[in-house]
Amino acid sequence: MQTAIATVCLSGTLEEKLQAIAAAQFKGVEIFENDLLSFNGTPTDVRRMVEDLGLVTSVFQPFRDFEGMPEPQRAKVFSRAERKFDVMQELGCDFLMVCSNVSSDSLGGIDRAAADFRELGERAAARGMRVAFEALAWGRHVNDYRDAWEVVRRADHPAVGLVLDSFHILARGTDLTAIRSIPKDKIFLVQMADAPVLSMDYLSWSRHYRCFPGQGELAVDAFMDALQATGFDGLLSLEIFNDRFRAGSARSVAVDGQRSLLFMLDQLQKRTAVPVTGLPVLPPWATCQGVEFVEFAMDERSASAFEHVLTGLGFVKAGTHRSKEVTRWRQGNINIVVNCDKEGFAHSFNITHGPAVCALALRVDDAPATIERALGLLDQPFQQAVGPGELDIPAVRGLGGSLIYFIDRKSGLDRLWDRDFEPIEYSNGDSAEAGLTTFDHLSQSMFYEEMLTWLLFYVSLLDVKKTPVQAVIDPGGVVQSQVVETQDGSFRLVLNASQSRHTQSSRFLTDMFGSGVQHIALATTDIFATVEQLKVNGVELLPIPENYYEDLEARTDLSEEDLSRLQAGDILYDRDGAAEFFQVYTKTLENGFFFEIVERRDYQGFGAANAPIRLAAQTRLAPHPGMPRL
Ligand SMILES: O=C(O)c1ccc(O)c(O)c1
Ligand SMILES: [Mg+2]
Repeated sequence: MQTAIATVCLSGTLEEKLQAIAAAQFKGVEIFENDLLSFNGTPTDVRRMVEDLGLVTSVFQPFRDFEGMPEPQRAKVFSRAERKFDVMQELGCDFLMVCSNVSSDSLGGIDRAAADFRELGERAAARGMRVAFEALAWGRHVNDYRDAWEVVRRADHPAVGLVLDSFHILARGTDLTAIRSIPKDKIFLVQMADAPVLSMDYLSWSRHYRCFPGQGELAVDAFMDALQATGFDGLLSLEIFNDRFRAGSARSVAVDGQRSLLFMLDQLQKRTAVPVTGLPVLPPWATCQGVEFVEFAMDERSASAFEHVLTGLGFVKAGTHRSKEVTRWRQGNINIVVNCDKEGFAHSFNITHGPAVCALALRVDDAPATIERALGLLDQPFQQAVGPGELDIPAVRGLGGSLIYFIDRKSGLDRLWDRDFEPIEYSNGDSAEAGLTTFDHLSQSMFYEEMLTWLLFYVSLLDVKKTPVQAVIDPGGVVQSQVVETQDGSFRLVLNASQSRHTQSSRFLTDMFGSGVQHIALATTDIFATVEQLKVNGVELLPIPENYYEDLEARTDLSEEDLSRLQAGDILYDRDGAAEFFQVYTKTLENGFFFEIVERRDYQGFGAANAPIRLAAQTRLAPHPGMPRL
């Protein structure tokens, strides 16, 4: 399969777009007409630029409002087409994509449209060119790929073919069966786009919310299965109109595009056991069994304050690194690593970001295979010097320049705590353990424009599912929140981003000079006992207003005793059927970071209903300078 990407996907000037496309290892490019019109140079200059970058202009598009026009407009559209063929000749492109007519002047009728395409095909063929027809979901007469196919079939010309654009087909919920019986050599182009499920007019949905396959919720896989049944092996191109992509980094969005194709096509060949020509087979999705540790990059001053918090939360110092200024803190199955070393990655991270999470370590089935898959998906590998006798734990770059380590049993990487650390023996008796058992979830705050990048990063590498995006109300604006999690819940990650500068999530980005882990939720099996112990340990919890408990009383059947226990502990509560959820928060620590403690009783969510209460409580304690005081 040949793959390509449309210039319309990316931000920047045409030159920047093409450079980003070449850097992301694409070969083919669809030049969107507006990118040519706004370019300050001739089509020949563009041709040279494309060639110098080792690219090929696979498609020029779109040619609009063509078929079914009455005279005198009909004569005009043909002369307009000839002008575009001239441009394409200069551009070195032999393929014009025509989208269905939206003009109120256009006349319906499959045969009329077919006759127009036959004539256009004749004219194109005279120049050694080809044309293909796409049904826009909002086309005036043709808005269904089956009608576009009938037009192409009746045009019956070798230079006239069909375009299948996954968005237009899936957005309308058109039945995919008919794709299977289209002869593959008449499908000249497949355009790929995913999108979130929204109820909105097709045009606005398409022009602002498309995204790369894997980032949205459309049935892209079913579309690919139907396409594969035809034996299609032609040109498959990404065509995304997305406001965030237009505001994001062209280079990183282009890499995301390549990653999404590698991921989608690899899934296709795994699902159907039919190899995709020219595509390497990736190791399977990495099975993640949870978080082995979270590492904080600290200096000595912040480390001592942080270790005081950890002690309050019931952690004990369980080991010191054999060659670095690094300690391991432990409670239940939770490991927190505090790195104060004066050299290496964590130190540089601390200099840039201040005290913050610099790495996560995930437990996987097979760490070498995970890294191989990551590299195959164009993720960035990371390596640094390893001390003698210490384990070389494979890692990739994650959010905000942080690291993700992969630890498995197979390669013996799980011996980390004995190999690299000198264990500290402690007796359980005199510790102030608070009954915390595991990492429940982590939340990462990021720039709004990079949210889809990291979503794709996680879903392509790990066997995780994503939930639909939720809008969470913060006193300073709206935060978009989306979860990726394993089926069994052993790994749960919340991605947060906001377009307002005043939300807590945006303020965190300013505080730590970049995106990162803003909060960590730790699990307990008895929230009331845990809260009691935290109070004994002197941990300050986030105060929750009385109104919240008044409302709980009104909308639940909790007993007065339960309600007063919740209120006394500043515990938030949620219920889903018979499932129950309890949450408490520490006050916000240095750099905008905080801990949450949760108890789940069969509950699968994250207490979304409580998030605005918590955000308001946090904002009250640390108002934003630019915001009115609450
Ligand atoms: O939104 C549009 O106008 C438009 C143009 C060209 C396409 O290929 C398409 O899918 C949509
Ligand atoms: Mg299209």
